[in-house]
Amino acid sequence: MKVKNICCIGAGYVGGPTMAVIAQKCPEINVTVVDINEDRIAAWNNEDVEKIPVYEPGLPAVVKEARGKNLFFSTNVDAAIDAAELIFISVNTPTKTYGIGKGMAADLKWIELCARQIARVSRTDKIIVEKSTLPVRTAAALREILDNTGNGVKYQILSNPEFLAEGTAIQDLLNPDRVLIGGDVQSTEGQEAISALSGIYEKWVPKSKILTTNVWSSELSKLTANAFLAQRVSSINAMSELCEVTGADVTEVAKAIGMDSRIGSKFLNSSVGFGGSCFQKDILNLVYIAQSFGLKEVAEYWEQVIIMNDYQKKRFAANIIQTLYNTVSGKKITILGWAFKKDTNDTRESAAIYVVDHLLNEEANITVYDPKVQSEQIFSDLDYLKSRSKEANRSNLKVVHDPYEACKNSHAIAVLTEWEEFKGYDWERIYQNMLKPAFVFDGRNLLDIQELIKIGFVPKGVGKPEFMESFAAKPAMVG
Ligand SMILES: NC(=O)c1ccc[n+]([C@@H]2O[C@H](COP(=O)([O-])OP(=O)(O)OC[C@H]3O[C@@H](n4cnc5c(N)ncnc54)[C@H](O)[C@@H]3O)[C@@H](O)[C@H]2O)c1
Ligand SMILES: O=c1ccn([C@@H]2O[C@H](COP(=O)(O)OP(=O)(O)O[C@H]3O[C@H](CO)[C@@H](O)[C@H](O)[C@H]3O)[C@@H](O)[C@H]2O)c(=O)[nH]1
Repeated sequence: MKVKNICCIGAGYVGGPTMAVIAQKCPEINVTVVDINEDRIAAWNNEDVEKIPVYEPGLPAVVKEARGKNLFFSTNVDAAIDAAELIFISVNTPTKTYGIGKGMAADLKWIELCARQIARVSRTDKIIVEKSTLPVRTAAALREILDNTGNGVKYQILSNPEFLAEGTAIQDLLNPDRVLIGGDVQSTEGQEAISALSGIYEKWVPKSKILTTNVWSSELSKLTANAFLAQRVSSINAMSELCEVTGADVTEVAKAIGMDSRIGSKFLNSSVGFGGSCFQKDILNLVYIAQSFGLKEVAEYWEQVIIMNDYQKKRFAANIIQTLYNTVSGKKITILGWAFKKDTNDTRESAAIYVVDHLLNEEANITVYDPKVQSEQIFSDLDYLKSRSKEANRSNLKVVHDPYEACKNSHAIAVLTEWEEFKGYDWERIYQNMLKPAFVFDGRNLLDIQELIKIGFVPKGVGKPEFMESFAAKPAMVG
């Protein structure tokens, strides 16, 4: 089948960048990204490409090249479905906040709505591509909805999970480690659908990197990949606490183990805890699936990754309180970075939200600076937790657009996102304007601790020994 028109339902962090790259690489295909969120679509259509709703390095240039030629953003979902031979479903699949599976299972409400809309509107055969991250066997539910309309339209359902990471989305899309396509490999129609989708990626991805599996393997591989990645972060974070109490340095430990080619050096940065819209949601979903099949040990094994991550965030906040003489009440604490990682304006599940919530419970006065996150977003992240009134959040937290202003007169600074610009600040100037002792809690091990000490700061990294003690000073074995 020759694909001439693609529709993507969902103009979010995945749908937008992914379709922009497909449109750029396949100028002969019309790509229409649709969404029910009118503001979002309007932002994607903003004449100034720097004002599109997703901040992602390199994305404005790609959008500029394709938008209006073969890349379109629209709220007319029906028209785009009708015109397309291939439809990506890239809508949100957050953790359920109600009913059975609350707090664990993926909420597939939006996926089902898409399927019903496709079933209602379609008049010609279509390939439906699961781009959203979904529980294994979701394709079976989609098939049931689509095949029960009785209008004779034939559907092929493919799973094509997305592995891009925010902040590096364009590079990840242009040069993916692999593209995974799950489909009905047994039937001719299934194979045709797989090669139609593969043909799109082959425009820029080497065929050797395009992997075909059955649908269930593809769906489950996405959850597995995220579980393995998050597990590495929780594993190194577990070691960080052991480092702090023994005098080992987690960066040195990570380097030493990472040089073992079986372990590998990536994704071993100890931190204040992982955030983002995916890791927690996908692991909870995995745990829920394992539980529903009665696999208690499997579920408990993966749940520990989340438990460790929650602990790391709490531990970080508790360390600030303890270091500030067991009280932060009325003290100004400056937060550098609110996004869940650098180079994105996304704050979903950012560790900063939970650390600050904890500090606000202790009556701290918080000032936040983030180069890309809007103040309304910061307040709405805190309001969502419902820990206190909206008014209390606004009176105890200030968002400031100048980092030096943010740090002025503060008792402590906490670095919660690894934005590059933090490294280049005039830390001498920041020190002069802070209360002494000037504490810096580096939740990303981003800053040069030795430099900070030279200036006069009292810095604390994650998994960093507080002072180098002699080998003989403490007994090596405990108890
Ligand atoms: N964010 C990431 O880095 C990332 C990476 C890989 C996979 N994923 C997965 O991709 C999916 C989408 O993630 P996202 O971060 O882009 O989410 P998002 O919330 O940024 O975007 C989803 C969009 O879908 C729209 N939508 C929901 N229901 C709709 C409907 N019925 N019709 C039209 N539009 C609808 C929403 O309005 C929203 O704009 C999720 O399943 C996620 O787990 C995300
Ligand atoms: O060594 C590390 C690596 C990451 N993180 C943190 O882990 C979180 C997630 O980071 P990252 O994985 O880089 O970003 P995401 O955009 O969440 O991407 C993950 O989630 C996506 C959504 O499913 C997948 O597509 C990607 O492959 C997967 O990396 C962030 O808070 C990071 O700061 C660490 O603390 N230490």
